[in-house]
Parts: sequence; C-alpha cells; structure tokens
Amino acid sequence: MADRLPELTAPSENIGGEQRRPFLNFAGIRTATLVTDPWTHAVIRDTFVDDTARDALSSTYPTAGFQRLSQDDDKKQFTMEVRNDLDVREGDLCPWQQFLAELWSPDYLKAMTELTGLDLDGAEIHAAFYRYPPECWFGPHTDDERKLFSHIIYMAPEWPENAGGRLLINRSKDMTDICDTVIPQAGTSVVVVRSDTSWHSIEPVDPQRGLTRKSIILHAYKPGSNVDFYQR
Ligand SMILES: O=C(O)CCC(=O)C(=O)O
Ligand SMILES: [Fe+2]
Repeated sequence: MADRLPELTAPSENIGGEQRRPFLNFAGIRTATLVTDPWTHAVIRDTFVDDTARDALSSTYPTAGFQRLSQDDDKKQFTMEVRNDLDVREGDLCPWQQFLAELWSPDYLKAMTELTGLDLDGAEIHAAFYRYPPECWFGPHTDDERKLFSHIIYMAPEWPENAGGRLLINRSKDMTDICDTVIPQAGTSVVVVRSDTSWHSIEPVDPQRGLTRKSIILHAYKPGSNVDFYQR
C-alpha cells in the first residue's frame, strides 16, 4: 500500500468508548452488480450507509488546495482540478479522516475483491480529490495500464441530469459511442476495472449552471507499479 497517507483513525476504533458508525456500505459494495458489457464495471447506487453519512461527507468536501491540470495529446485529453493532499481537517467534526481510513482498510479491499474478482494482494493504493468546474471534461481513455481498478466516488450533493459532467461508459474510443451514462451525484460510485477496452469519458460540465462536479477516486495499481502519484 502507499506509504504517503496521512495518519488515519482505524475505522473500528473506539472513540471515548463509543463505536463510530461506518460511512461506507460494505455490504452494498460487495454485492453490487458487476456489468461486463462493454467492459467490466459496476455502478453502486448506495455507496454510503445512509443519507446522513453521505451528506456529512459531501457538505465537508474540500474547497481549497486544488491544482488545475490539462492534457491534450494522443493518449488523453482533459481539463480538471486535482488535490492529492488527503489530510482534510476542515472543522471540528470533519468526517473525512474516518472515511479515508475505511477506504484504506482490509475490509474495503476484501469487498472490492468480492465485487470484481481481482486479486488485490499487494496492490498499490492511491487516492485524490477531483473537481470539474464549468467546461472541464475528460475525453475517452482506458486508464493507465498499471491500474487494476478505479473507484470513483461522487460527492456533489445534487446533479441535474442535463448539467453535463456525466460519466459516459463508451463502447469504443468514440465519445459518442455510449453504452451507459452515470450522473455524478453523491451516493453513487463507479468501479472501473481497467482493461484495454475500458473506454470511458466525462462530458463537459455545462457552463450555464455554475455547478462543480466533485469526487474522490481510489486508484488500485498492480503490485510494484511504483506510481509517482504525488508528484503530479
Ligand atoms: O470522474 C469520473 O467519473 C471518471 C474519472 C476518470 O475516468 C479518471 O480520472 O480516470
Ligand atoms: Fe478514467
């Protein structure tokens, strides 16, 4: 596992003798439907245990520390904003450290193995926050070859269907060759199992509405990938 994670509280730790409730709906993740057409992915509609857990995270999503990134070459075309620093402590009751500890737990990897069938032993795990303000987008791509899966967890409290920014599950490199679309709204998450055919893209966020698309993505790489993730 990555060694650059800030100090985290273990998910099942007793705080003041009280067992904290989890954020992630592990049972829902384990038993989500794995779709194999046109390539292997899962859309999880009940990512969090309940609306309170979902809202606690979406309302405290980081508002600063993002860096704008753009790429436009043969491999990838995108404009987005990323924050690799996971040390979120905005406010006294900030729930993010507990949630991140859940994502870094053996229970989480077990759930992902059950869902995907992937052997995640020794997988290299990284995570970051991604923000797509108006006009940001991500053209069709299949993800880094070293990647096993990405778990994209949406964090915008509300997202109208026609606000752009939907994740497109593409059948090919052609962005208009769409098999399915996912609205990037908090509560929903998507697991992309990387393959040479796992084409997906994000449609441009509608500039008229002034909404920003928000997510945290957990990236699992093959053991020994040594991804220089934090240098971006
Ligand atoms: O945010 C999403 O829906 C997908 C993001 C993505 O494909 C990526 O970061 O590689
Ligand atoms: Fe991707």
